[in-house]
Formats: sequence, C-alpha cells, structure tokens
Amino acid sequence: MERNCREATMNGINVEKPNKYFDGKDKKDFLYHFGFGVDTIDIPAVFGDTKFVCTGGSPGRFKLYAEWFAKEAKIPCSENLSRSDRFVIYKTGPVCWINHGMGTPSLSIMLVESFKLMHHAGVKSPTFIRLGTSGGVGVPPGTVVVSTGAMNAELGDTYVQIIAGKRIERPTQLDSTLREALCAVGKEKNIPVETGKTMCADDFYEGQMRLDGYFCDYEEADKFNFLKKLNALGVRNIEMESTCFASFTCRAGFPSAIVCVTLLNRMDGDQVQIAKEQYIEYEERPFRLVTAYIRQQTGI
Ligand SMILES: O=P(O)(O)O[C@@H]1C[C@H](O)[C@@H](CO)O1
Ligand SMILES: O=c1cc[nH]c(=O)[nH]1
Repeated sequence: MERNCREATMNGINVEKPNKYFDGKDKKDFLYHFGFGVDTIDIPAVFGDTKFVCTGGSPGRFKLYAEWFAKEAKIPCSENLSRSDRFVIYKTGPVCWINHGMGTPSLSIMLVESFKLMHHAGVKSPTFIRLGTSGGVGVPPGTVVVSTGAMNAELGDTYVQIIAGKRIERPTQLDSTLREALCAVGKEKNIPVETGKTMCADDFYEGQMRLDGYFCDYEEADKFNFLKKLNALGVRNIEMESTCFASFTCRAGFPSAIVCVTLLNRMDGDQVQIAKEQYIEYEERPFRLVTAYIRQQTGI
C-alpha cells in the first residue's frame, strides 16, 4: 500500500532523528561542500524562514530558476550563498534553490548538508522538491512526470546504500498529498503532466540501455525489451537521483516530490538533441508548475 510521508511524519513512522554526534554543544558543525558552518554565518538569520528547498542538477539552471522566481513574485533574489564551488545556493523569500550535481553520490552530499542546514536554522518541516530532466518511457517529449515512487537499477522500489561493507535497502516513498496538489496545479496551468514511477539509473548510458554510448555489449532488441518491461511496471521516466532523494527525505520526515520534464521518448531514440529554445521551454515546465504551487501555498 502506498504510504504518505506526511502521515508517516505525523505518526512518527520511518522518521529518524538527526544524528546525535554532529550537534553537541562543543561542536561547531561545518557544512564542507557548502563552504560555511554554524560558526561562520548566522544560519538561523539567513535560512530560518525557509519553507521549500527546490533542487536539481545544474548550477546554472538553479540560478536561473531563483532569478525567475524572484522576478515573478517581485521579491529579491540573494547572491549565491554557497562559499564553495561544489554547489550553488540562492534564496528567494522562503524558497532555497540548491543544485545537486549528477547522480546519487553528489545528491546525497547535498541532501545531508541541506538537512543539517535546516536543522541548524531551526526549520521544522521543509518541503523538498526535485525539479529535473529525464528520459521518457512511452511518453512524449515535454511531458512533466510527477513521480509516484522511485525504482532502482535492479528494478526494486528501494535505495541501496553500502555501509560498513553491508548492503542496506531503504524504501523510496514520496508524499502523495503533495503529488496530487502538484498535479492539480499542472492541470490548471495546462502543463502536460503524467504520474508514474521513475527509474533511477546509476549512469546515463549503459545503465539506461542507450545505444549511443562508447560501450555497448547488448543488442537493440534488448534495449526495447527493457524499456517495454519498465513501461509495463508503471515507469514513465528515467533519471539518476530519484531513489536517494525519495529515501532521504522520507527518512528525515520531510514532504517531498519529484517533478521532471522528459527531454525525449526513449522508445524513439537515445540522443538528446533539442533546439535551444525548445530546451529552455522544456526546462521551464517543472519550474512553472512548482512555482505556481509554492506561490499558491505561501501567498507570495
Ligand atoms: O536534474 P537534472 O536535469 O540535472 O537530472 C538529470 C539526471 C542526471 O543527473 C542528468 C543527466 O543528464 O540529468
Ligand atoms: O534520458 C535522459 C535524459 C535526462 N536525464 C537522464 O538521466 N536521462
């Protein structure tokens, strides 16, 4: 049965308390990949009013999203608040825009430091939304997939971590209330929205059964059989972060959603070759949907 993370949070199910070791009175926690810590900036003053953390891979796209949001809501956009060159952090009122790089290893670092940031800022239940791009599985290019769940590369609905030499699998639930609200906004705004599972691959080429990588030791028929299998399992898009994102946010008890536009239908090809204007219009779709939802929720 599908679980709602918000309920899970309220009932205390699946929600883990922050690690006791990083927050002792004598400890001055430093967020290494953000380049600042509790000792170097006044975290509650800068981040204490955060309600939403929006994230996605590219630093340039997230700077743009923050600027677009500020312009639309007629509020100021901060400078890049990150003091490291690993990630960018922009703030527009109650919304933080932080990029996470490509793949789950990079995302996991960004999420852990964002969760610690919210903890130090005294923010109780921030909503996390991943706005990204993906390859569609049987859906037309430009479709915005709001994920019902995340599936790993072995086609299990879990996020696999190796800790102390052991394989740990954790659930990849997403918040169904948030998803439904986002879908309703998409409909209102005439944005082509679909719901379905998102497959999280470990790489862009072989892990997604592309035929255009440098290596390929399978046949074209294997690719199509795999994509058909995914489609039959309810998968509508493939990207590279969803399992970690769903698992970490649910573990922390934060409502979360994944909203990714499809750049192509993988049933029709592998190369991502889109005219610049079309690419920007596709990139804008998750932004328009999520922004409308945030503005509706916050009244800004
Ligand atoms: O959020 P983005 O668009 O960066 O995410 C997808 C998944 C991979 O990180 C990347 C591959 O092109 O795009
Ligand atoms: O096909 C695609 C497109 C974007 N991102 C992916 O991971 N795969």
